[in-house]
Amino acid sequence: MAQIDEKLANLDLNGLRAEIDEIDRAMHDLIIRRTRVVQAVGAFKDRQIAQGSKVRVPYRPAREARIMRNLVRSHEGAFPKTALIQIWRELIAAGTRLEAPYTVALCRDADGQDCWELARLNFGCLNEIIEFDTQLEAIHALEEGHAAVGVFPAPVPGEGHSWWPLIAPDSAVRVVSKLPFGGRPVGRGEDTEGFVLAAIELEESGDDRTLFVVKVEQHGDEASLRKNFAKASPGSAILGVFAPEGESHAFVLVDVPGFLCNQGENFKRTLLDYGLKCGDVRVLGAYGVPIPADEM
Ligand SMILES: C=C(O[C@@H]1C=C(C(=O)O)C=C[C@H]1O)C(=O)O
Repeated sequence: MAQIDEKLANLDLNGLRAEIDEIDRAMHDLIIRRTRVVQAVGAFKDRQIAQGSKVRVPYRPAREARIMRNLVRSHEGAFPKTALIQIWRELIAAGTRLEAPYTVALCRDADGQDCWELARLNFGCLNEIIEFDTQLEAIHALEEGHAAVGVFPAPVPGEGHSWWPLIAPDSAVRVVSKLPFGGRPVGRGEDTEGFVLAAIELEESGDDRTLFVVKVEQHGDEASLRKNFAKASPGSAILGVFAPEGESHAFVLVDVPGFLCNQGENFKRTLLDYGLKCGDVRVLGAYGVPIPADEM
């Protein structure tokens, strides 16, 4: 490294720019080569897609999470990791768009907050972002294949009205990723967090969390509910409670460490063992844990 720095220190401006031109050519050639491979992946997925499937979504967030974590892990030098991630976001988003149309659905939460910046940064400059008037319309767009992915504001604990109770138990739409995944934008959108929804299979990224919707008999207040869940499922967090009007039960959205998509029954048994009166437990989704801020 010291040798390279010494060589650069001895070059004049033209010499330095010639170095940059050579590097740019090599990077550009690699982008062209990478794109051919991504197109071949698209053709491969086409051959795999079940006949008659309504939605064709090429997005694979677990694979993307692995790529991003490897990038950050192996990075060195002065170039900021957040910007490094952003380069790959554009590469991946533009390439995925070649595999199949790739529209992004948005909707606002009760406070009027949306995830436009997160959506643009994660899904790149080319993919169309459609803002729906209601959360239900956005979810239907994902179910019907009018949009490939949706970015919805992360539920704020304690706030009643959120999108997650609108996803029917038999819907193919799931939570598949959490944003921002690595690094935050500066300025507008820097505090926003969102979940990505899509009608795709859930896959493990190597470090994941699972979202369960648990039906509970509503005994006591939210604080004791939180305490009981924390005891039964260490590391879990309640993201929301939805109590349908005039009913005695409630639905609780719990965010649990691990990839537990086939573990709904086990999770329910654990909750029952800890005295939580729960009924149906269903998986709302799973997501790769975003890269912690102190690793960026
Ligand atoms: C190429 C693929 O499709 C998409 C594009 C990716 C990429 O450009 O690396 C990664 C995951 C998918 O979202 C793939 O599934 O590997």
